Amino acid sequence: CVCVCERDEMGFITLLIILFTVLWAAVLVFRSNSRRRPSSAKLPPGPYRFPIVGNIPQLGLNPHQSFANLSKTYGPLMSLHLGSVYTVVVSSPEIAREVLQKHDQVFSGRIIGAAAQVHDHHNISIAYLPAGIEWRKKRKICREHMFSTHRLDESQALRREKLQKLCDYVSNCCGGGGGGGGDGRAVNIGEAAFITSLNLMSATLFSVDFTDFDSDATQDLKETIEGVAKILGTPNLADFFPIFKRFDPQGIQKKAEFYFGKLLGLFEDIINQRLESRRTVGSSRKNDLLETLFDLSQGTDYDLTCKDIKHLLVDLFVAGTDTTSSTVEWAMTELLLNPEKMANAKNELTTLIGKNKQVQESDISKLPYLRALVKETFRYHPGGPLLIPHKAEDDVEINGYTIPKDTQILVNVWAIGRDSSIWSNPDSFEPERFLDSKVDFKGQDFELIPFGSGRRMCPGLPLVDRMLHLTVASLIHNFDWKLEAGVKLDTEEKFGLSLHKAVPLEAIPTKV
Ligand code: HEM
Repeated sequence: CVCVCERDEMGFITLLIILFTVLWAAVLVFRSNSRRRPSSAKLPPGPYRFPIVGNIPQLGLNPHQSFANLSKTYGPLMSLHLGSVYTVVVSSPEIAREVLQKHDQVFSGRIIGAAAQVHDHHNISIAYLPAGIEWRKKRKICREHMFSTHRLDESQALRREKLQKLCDYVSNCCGGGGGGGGDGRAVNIGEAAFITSLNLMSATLFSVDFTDFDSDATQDLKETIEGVAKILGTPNLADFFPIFKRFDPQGIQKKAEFYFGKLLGLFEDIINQRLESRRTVGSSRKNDLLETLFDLSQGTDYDLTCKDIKHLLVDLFVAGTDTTSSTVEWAMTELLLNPEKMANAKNELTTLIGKNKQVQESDISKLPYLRALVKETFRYHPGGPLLIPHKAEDDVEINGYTIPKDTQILVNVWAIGRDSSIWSNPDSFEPERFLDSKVDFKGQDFELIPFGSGRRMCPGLPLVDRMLHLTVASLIHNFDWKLEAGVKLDTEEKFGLSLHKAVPLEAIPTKV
């Protein structure tokens, strides 16, 4: 009897705590919303918001799609209330230009979720630092010392070697021992592309092969990077209602601690090994970006510490691998769904490169169909459909509406890519639309901004430009692809830090 009473009492107390917390949240949301907005401010229009939760129920599993639908009613500058986070969604090239170019500086802030705050990451990370002196230094390192044409040219042989590994792996999956006869083994293209991106990145950054196809270590590393990306891309109640942060109701912060910790530990080991080898007399100097970072950490104005290097590597791997490999997977999915486009791309490679020759980075500019195919993939399946959330650092007026300081800004690149007032037949995959067009994805043409634009634009673009074209070209130039019997291919999406295919693409290769 005592136990039952105690349990009832505990249950009641828990209920009281929950009720009190919800009421407290409601009061705080109301107060923060009313404090943030001057009464005279004319905010962008938006859908009805429910009490306390606001528009969270309208997010759905694919928020970029839900926002695209809502913006058909409320326009290209739309207000939403995600719990206590006042959010504005941008869905047209004109307004994207206003936000990312004209008012670039004001909108250069970042909204930082609880998951990015573990291991002090947000205070060091290039992706989360405010656009001030520290951030500028790191961007400069990326621009001048990591992704400059000169640096990338120096490491291109390493990337060629890693692509050969991909081709060898796929060859082994071909029927008849790689000779093209018999039934082959289906390749999980996203996974193979992920391992290749990982290897291309680790070759460029620190001259090592991180992984082998099919090994346990590969799986472990893949899961860790995907774990970080997944955690950063999962909507967190604690971000919508900061008072829940200390309770971590979905366990997101705990998982983030774990995955970030694992990745930071791995990079620390690599850094320590390299420092050891630099101290060893007679050991040869590596010609990679880690070496450059060490050089910059000594006697320069960059003031780079080992902690900075570790977190920078986390940023580059997390931001760079998953996005690149999912883009390869989307490109291959569309080519398998559209055999005539696949034939066009193959014909171009056969004609301009030659049957038994490998594509080189210097060939990319000579392959217009391949370039158009990659642009079309970015239009239709942008890796970051809402960019990384920006934050208004001050009150700004856009199109006659006030965007209050601290507003979260989401640029719906996905919606812009599928807008029928911009693109003819937006729901069909047509690389040809780019053949006679000057539109490019380098941040100047706001109808195609998969890397963003302005000061927060993706710094990895020059590397992606090489890795992506070369990976897709290698897969289609060296192999024919078919689906397993009975498999139906679709283009269902799964939202996260990068936009994945909901059902992974598996296809059987045959050696050409
Ligand atoms: C297909 C591949 C990729 C796509 C589609 C992509 C896309 C993006 C997007 C949309 C942003 C946010 C821009 C904004 O918020 O305005 C971003 C930021 C970033 N990307 Fe990429 N990215 C890719 C590959 C890479 C690679 C390979 C690297 C590095 C090796 C990289 C490093 C970064 C970093 C560090 C940021 C944060 C920049 C900042 O906040 O200042 N990305 N990327």
